[in-house]
Amino acid sequence: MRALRHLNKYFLKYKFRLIIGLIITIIARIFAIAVPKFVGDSVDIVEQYINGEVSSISEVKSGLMTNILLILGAVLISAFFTFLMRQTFIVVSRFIEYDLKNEIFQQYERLSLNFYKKNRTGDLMNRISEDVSKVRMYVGPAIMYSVNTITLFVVVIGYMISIAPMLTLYTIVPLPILSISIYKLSVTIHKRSTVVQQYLSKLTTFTQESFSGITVIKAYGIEEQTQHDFKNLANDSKDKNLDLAKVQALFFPLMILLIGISNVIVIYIGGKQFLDGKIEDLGVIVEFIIFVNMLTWPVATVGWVSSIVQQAEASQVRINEFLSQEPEISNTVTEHTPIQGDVVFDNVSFTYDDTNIVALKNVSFEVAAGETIGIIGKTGSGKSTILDLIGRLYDVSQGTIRIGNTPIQQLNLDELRKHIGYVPQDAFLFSDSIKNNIKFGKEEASDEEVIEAAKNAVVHRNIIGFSKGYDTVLGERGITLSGGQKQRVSIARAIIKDPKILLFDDCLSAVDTETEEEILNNLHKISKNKTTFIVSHRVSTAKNADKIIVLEDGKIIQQGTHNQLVSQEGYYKELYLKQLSEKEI
Ligand SMILES: Nc1ncnc2c1ncn2[C@@H]1O[C@H](COP(=O)(O)OP(=O)(O)OP(=O)(O)O)[C@@H](O)[C@H]1O
Repeated sequence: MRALRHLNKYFLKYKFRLIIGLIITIIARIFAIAVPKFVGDSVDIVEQYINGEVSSISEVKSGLMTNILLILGAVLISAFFTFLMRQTFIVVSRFIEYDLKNEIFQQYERLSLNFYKKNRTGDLMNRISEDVSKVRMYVGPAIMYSVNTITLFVVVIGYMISIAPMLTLYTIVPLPILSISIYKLSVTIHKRSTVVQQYLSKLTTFTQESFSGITVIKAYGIEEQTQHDFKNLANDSKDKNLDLAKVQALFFPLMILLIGISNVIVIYIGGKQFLDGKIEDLGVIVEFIIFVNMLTWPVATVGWVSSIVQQAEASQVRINEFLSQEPEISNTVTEHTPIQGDVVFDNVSFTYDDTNIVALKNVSFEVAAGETIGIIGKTGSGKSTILDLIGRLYDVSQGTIRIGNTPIQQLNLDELRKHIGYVPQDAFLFSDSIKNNIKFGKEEASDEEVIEAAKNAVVHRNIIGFSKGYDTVLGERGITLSGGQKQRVSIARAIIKDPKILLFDDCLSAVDTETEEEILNNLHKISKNKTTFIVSHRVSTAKNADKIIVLEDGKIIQQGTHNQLVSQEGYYKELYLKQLSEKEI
């Protein structure tokens, strides 16, 4: 139960609703136990008539009618309060579920990229959906049924003892057996449903991947093989479901069996006691039969609730494991730190934790505010890593990065990122309208600003070519943009932000050279007072930069202007000549 203590703050938050829930439950139960009493009384009236203690049939009729009305009233009131009980406890559990999901999501967003590398997406999704649902079963149904069972027990058993103590004892003897059996059954059900769940997620992942890779599947003509793999997986999943169905099918028969045993005990022992004169009225036996049936479900829930609590505990342990993680990179500076555009890399080295790949080795360079720097190098030479370090997606392993003469760690992280416009290598667009995707860079941007940014990114003409223009929805529900269009929408998103530092990570790779030229010209105009980093494989993209650095295996092997670099032997000149001849071809 240690892990579940995390939820106490939420119980405290909703304490008034929970207290009301408790009171309502008690009221509902008190009215519920009035019903067997009135039924018992009715049997007594008939018994007295049979025994000749009451001779007037009209007196019997009116007595029975009064009891029927009382039963009806008690049932209605009890049902109404039971409805309110569900409304309070279940509603509170939904509130807590909502709060907990928000807490986890907020934590996910705080955590650094390394966290996402160490944990699989499926696992992250499971904790926020599956695990939270299991915890909700504890804060909702488990607590509701526990309160219900406790109040019913205290009220019903107290009343039963007051009218027939020995019969009460015999009646409740089989109940713990019921509890334990249901508990054991619930544990098995849980184990098997976890396996079913695992198979379900395997199936989901398989189908999802097949749909995403449908082009590859069709192009390679492997539909049949995919179908075969799916069939195997679905078959295994079906077998696990059948295993689960078998134990689930035992749940109700087991309950009915144990209710039956309790009923037989009441009739047998109650009947004997009546004959021995230890019980005066037959009505008591009828009352007890109703009580036993009333108690059975709550007793069964003791077992069920114990297994819910166990599952919730296990889920909360998993949730807490993520909640307790501190982000490797966090904002430790709360005061305002103005961001200047000049960037200095001073002997920076960087190793990726998970792969131990040394991506940068003693890299040093300077870019003045408003300057443009081109970064050229072979694939895997560390270009993207430089940009990631500027945005503090990772912290340097050695050396210092200074922005405006302040080490980057001493800058307010929120402010730093607010002043960075980043266009990643794989342009990522959300399933939303093109307009909103661009406005992502600046929530409050006007339509004119969106159009202006799109024009500068040379994507405006493409957008107005779609029938819904800027309101065109992208992604699964909408149209798919070409690689080059995606890159340009992503550039528009960075431009609209009007940041101090622009980071372009090979983001013109999918556009033709003419469009590239046009974008670069526009960028040249808008990035006058911005420090711009342009990572590229193409000399044409970087050649107009104020400074170019050439990377190889994480080290700077050349730096200078385009003219300086083409006039010296080395990687840059070779690349330039190669790309020049390709262009001529
Ligand atoms: N997230 C990561 N985790 C672990 N290793 C990484 C990660 N990203 C990059 N690397 C490794 O670091 C090295 C530098 O990668 P980086 O992405 O900076 O190169 P790049 O020059 O941008 O390459 P490309 O031109 O292909 O984009 C590579 O060897 C790469 O495998």
